[in-house]
Amino acid sequence: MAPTGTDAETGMKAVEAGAYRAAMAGVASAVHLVTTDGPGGRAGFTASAVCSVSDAPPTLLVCVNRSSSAFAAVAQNAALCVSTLSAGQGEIAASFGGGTPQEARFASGRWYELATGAPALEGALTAFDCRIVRRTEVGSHDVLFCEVVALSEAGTGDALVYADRRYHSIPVGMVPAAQDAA
Ligand SMILES: NC(=O)C1=CN([C@@H]2O[C@H](COP(=O)(O)OP(=O)(O)OC[C@H]3O[C@@H](n4cnc5c(N)ncnc54)[C@H](O)[C@@H]3O)[C@@H](O)[C@H]2O)C=CC1
Ligand SMILES: Cc1cc2nc3c(=O)[nH]c(=O)nc-3n(C[C@H](O)[C@H](O)[C@H](O)COP(=O)(O)O)c2cc1C
Repeated sequence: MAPTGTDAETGMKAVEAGAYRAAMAGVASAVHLVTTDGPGGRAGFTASAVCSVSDAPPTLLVCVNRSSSAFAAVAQNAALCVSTLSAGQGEIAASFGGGTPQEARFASGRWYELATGAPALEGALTAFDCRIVRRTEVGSHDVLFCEVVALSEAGTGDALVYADRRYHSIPVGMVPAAQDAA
């Protein structure tokens, strides 16, 4: 029998969850609010696990923990909006980041709708309004493939970044595009 924590087939030592999270804490990421509304109710959570998949059709993926208080509403509504946060929005990121009752999360911030009825946050750098077109269970999370059906006007300002378990801001729009720099 393979020693505890070792894969029986490969003999490789399993990576412990705490070590994985510690390594991930060093990975800087953009911060988003993922929100939904519809027959399953209004709900939302803070997310860093958001990634662009394709531009034809425009598709994002969002990873949501099935134990999240927002999960049932997101799954039932099959629609969500991803609001990418700007530098001044760390407080609302913390409020949507767990522990606060769902309706209290929406008490701060000003909200508007694009196409699906999911709330988009005013002052975000951008908002991607999406229909969930596919869902796959991976470990504790569902990976949601989300077709983008509407976009907000591009916002301006610095970006909010999460790294080392803290929020930071980074300037954006300061670097000249490649063709301008030539
Ligand atoms: N992808 C996710 O589900 C994330 C969940 N969180 C949750 O927010 C809370 C605070 O997190 P931190 O202060 O950053 O400390 P932490 O030590 O729990 O997490 C460090 C890093 O590990 C990753 N991570 C944490 N929990 C994860 C999970 N369940 N699944 C996949 N990746 C995970 C994230 O990249 C996170 O920034 C924790 O409850 C954590 O579970 C935070 C970031 C991402
Ligand atoms: C910076 C940050 C990023 C997070 N990213 C994700 C994520 O991508 N997916 C996820 O399911 N939870 C993520 N979480 C955790 C959820 O925001 C939080 O667990 C969620 O609001 C559920 O908590 P609740 O059950 O109290 O509602 C993140 C938390 C923080 C603070």
